[in-house]
Amino acid sequence: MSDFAFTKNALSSWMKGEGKDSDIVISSRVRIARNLRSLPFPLVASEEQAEEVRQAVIAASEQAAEELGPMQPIRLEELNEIDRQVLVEKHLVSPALVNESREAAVVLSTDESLSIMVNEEDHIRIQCLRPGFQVKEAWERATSVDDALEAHVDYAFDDRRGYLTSCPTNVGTGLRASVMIHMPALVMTHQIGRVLNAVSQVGLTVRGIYGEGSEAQGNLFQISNQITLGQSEKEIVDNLEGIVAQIIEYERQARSRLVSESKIRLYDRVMRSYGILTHAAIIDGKEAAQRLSDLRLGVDLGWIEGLPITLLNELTILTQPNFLQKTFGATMNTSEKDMYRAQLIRDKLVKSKE
Ligand SMILES: Nc1ncnc2c1ncn2[C@@H]1O[C@H](COP(=O)(O)OP(=O)(O)OP(=O)(O)O)[C@@H](O)[C@H]1O
Repeated sequence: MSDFAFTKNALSSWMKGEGKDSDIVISSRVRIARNLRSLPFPLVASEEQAEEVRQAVIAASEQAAEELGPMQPIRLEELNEIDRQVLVEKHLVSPALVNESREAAVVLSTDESLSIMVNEEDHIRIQCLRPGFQVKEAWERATSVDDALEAHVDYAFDDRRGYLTSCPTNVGTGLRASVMIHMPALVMTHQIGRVLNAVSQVGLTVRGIYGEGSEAQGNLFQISNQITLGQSEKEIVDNLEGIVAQIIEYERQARSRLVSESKIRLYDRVMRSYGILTHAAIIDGKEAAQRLSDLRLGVDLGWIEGLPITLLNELTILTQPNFLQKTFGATMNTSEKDMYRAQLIRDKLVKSKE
């Protein structure tokens, strides 16, 4: 198996920080889509043209080294299938880059908070991640990376439409801002449908934890802007921040209500999950995500002490099917994964109490 630094640890160093409202918001992301003026979009580019894009973007990132900091270019064909999927499981690239792109690459920062994806749906997708609720901070970083690259490549830009992108939904700013948010109390109190419905009526979209087309796991949802045209980048970021702040407040209220109205039931649920996670011999991915969500809530409510939230973040990634195989250095069938997943969770949780 390949030896890239990102395969060594489940927890990216940017994920170790806590960030604002980190009891509810796991992480914030901003991605900016850009294309080179002189070459066709990836979907219609020839192999040679796509390779030309790849070389130009990698060269630009090297020329901008001073502004970007330490970065490593990774051509996806250098990785085996498990390592490619590990990049996705750690949220370092989108599933589309790994599964659908040709002549694809990612230029990855050493702390894994910045990824420049090459030849995904657009020539360039700049992604910045931050722990907790820090959309503005992620946006500021993404913008500075965008400026640094633009000094070395010529972007496709139209005075009236803004930045041109492969999909019309991204034309304009090319910016998608999002948060990954943990909303167990809104799910338990059956208010989540109403909240998600309201969110979609104000120009935001709700996705699962691996983005477009993926499912919500363990009460984790991804909320992002739907519109990129007709709004400035600042308006998009401010709008998302304002609405997410309200959702955080709803989740806090739902937690308080659950604690005041059915504390013993909730406590029982959290502790049962703790018991299962520390003793089960077999656990599938869906159950693990659900039980880890209960545990996260228990930690947030102060019912479980000495268990760092960063360990729960780490377990969320470690227990994904490809990272699991990476950790144990073996290809596994589904039953084996369920067994090794249970063993890994047990070991990590027990060790954290020592
Ligand atoms: N707030 C976030 N924290 C961590 N990872 C995120 C967050 N938001 C999105 N991601 C990751 O980014 C990847 C891409 O997500 P998504 O498909 O929603 O965006 P996109 O590819 O930029 O959008 P588009 O559909 O417009 O091309 C997913 O793998 C997801 O895990």
